[in-house]
Amino acid sequence: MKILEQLDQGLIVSCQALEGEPLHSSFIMGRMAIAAKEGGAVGIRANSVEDIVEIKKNVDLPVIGIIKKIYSDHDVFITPTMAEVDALMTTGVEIIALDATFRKRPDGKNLNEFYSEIREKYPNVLLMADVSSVQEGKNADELGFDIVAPTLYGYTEDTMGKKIYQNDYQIIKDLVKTVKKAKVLAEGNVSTPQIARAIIDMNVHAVVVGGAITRPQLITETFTDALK
Ligand SMILES: CC(=O)N[C@H](C=O)[C@@H](O)[C@H](O)[C@H](O)COP(=O)(O)O
Repeated sequence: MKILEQLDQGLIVSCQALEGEPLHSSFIMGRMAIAAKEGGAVGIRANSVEDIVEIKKNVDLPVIGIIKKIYSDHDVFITPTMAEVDALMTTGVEIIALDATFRKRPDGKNLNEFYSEIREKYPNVLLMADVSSVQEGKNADELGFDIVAPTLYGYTEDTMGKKIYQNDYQIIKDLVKTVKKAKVLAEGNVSTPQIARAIIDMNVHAVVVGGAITRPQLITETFTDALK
């Protein structure tokens, strides 16, 4: 079955723990991926070559790979340059996600140039655009990205603190309406099964959930907050 068909209407679990987080460990991310698969997930999103290699040893689900790398003086940090794309391609990931916002990129290239270079070098990998607005989603769709998601909605200067479920899910509805060819995934702050359900009914292709499943320190906080 084609990769995008495999993801259709399903749950993708983001298994990420960055340096400084309690579960920062490729071994643990590999086990998280097994748990996700046992729970019925259809795909995994993961950060770093080490984590992806370990996850791929443990599960046969399609992986959306990213490398988070901070270049000084730049806000773009999800797979910012070709160096990260090259590294991801050594892991056999099926999909590479990258920052597709209109912000300045560390290598000085615009998104259009970067996108064309990746397509030329790696014609067979699927590309996912992590965006923060409908305009960026439209642009990514027109460029030819296979997947568009509002992953960065709430995480850029213009959108800081916003959540996709606020304002009656307007960002999701607008993306679904505007994006013509790419598949729209919902990603970022899908914090309950009820939100995931509501979103899947808005004609998105699939839903990505991270922290609410794989970051126990955040899950614990939802309980301790409730007890205050
Ligand atoms: C903004 C950013 O860095 N997002 C990252 C992208 O890969 C991850 O840290 C998120 O966990 C992921 O997008 C899933 O979202 P949530 O954990 O909210 O379900």
